[in-house]
Amino acid sequence: MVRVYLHDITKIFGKNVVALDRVELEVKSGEFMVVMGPSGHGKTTLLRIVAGLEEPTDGEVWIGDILVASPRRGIFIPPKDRNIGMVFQNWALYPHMKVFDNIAFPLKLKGIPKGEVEKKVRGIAEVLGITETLDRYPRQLSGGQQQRVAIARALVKEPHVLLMDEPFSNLDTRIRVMARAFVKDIQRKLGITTILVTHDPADALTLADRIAVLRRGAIQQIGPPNEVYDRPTNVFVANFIGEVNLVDGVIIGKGNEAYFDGGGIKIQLPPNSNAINAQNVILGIRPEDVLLSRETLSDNDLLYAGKGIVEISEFAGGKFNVMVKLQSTEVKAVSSVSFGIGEIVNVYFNARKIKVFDKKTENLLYG
Ligand SMILES: Nc1ncnc2c1ncn2[C@@H]1O[C@H](COP(=O)(O)OP(=O)(O)OP(=O)(O)O)[C@@H](O)[C@H]1O
Repeated sequence: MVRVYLHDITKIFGKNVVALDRVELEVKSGEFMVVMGPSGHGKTTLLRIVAGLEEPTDGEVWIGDILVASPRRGIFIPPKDRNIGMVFQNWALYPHMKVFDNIAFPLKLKGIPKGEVEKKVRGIAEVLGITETLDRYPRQLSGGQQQRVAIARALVKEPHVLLMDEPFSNLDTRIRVMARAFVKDIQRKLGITTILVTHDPADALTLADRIAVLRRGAIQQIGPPNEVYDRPTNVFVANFIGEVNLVDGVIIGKGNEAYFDGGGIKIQLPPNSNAINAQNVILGIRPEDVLLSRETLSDNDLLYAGKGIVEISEFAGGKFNVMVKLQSTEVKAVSSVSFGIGEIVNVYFNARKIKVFDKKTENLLYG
């Protein structure tokens, strides 16, 4: 397998649409990298640049030891010579061809002998569990099966790199969970270097060895899922990868005696928070890190945020999504116990999980 390295990649469409802004991204050999970001923030462009369907405006693209694109050096290797398999958002199966011919198509383009094509198509169909569909047309398959055919077609050439653009977006929620598990399993089995782009945090959190978060064409953070979730570099990443309560406020005091004060909430920050007196900040706490209790609790890991009134309590299968009004702030919490609307509860934040961002830069200061 090979690594993929994007060095200082910029892509400008027309005069001034900056789709990618100095992207630096190394995908290690055999790694599953998920690139995530909102719609229109450059994900597809990044994939197309790796595939060779788009030329970068500046920077270098390396696949293994081969420099496949470098405008400065006048290098551009076309897609057919990059040994890449690609799965598109709509799977792009040929409707008039049977599954066998859909999968065989890239091999026939390469002029591979018939016997060999037969062997390879049957081999990959076996791996993907779609042997019984080979004689059908795409319209005769379920969404999950169609997706497998698209993956089989991408993998049949034994590419060095697999690129997937929102491969689950056409699947309903239940199949999506199975399809994700399937893709992860295949990727592990084959050990193929993979880049998948998505706007869905669940894809990123469940599939990635590492996640790269894109915002307006610029990488915000690259790291394993738990790190991006627990230590987001800024408010944008924190918000994008999951739900987070954000409260504007100011630091009062410093060192062991530093408080966050904002939205009517005053909490003592942990001693190692490096808080600077009078700094304007945003406090971040994820709903699952907010604890609601009828009793008073004393635990060093819990920061008391005050008494709140329960405004909403929704059953969400084994847990409750609760909205609590805490002074002038509404705080979302996930609770294992049910509370009544209007009930007064003690609200605690998990001290190990609170995040403090600088108000101006929105970068993480502590957390
Ligand atoms: N061929 C093109 N010509 C001009 N502008 C383009 C072209 N392709 C993409 N763009 C612009 O580049 C930016 C990034 O687009 P891109 O398709 O990479 O985003 P994306 O994150 O993949 O979005 P989505 O999730 O909606 O597919 C957008 O502003 C888009 O309008």
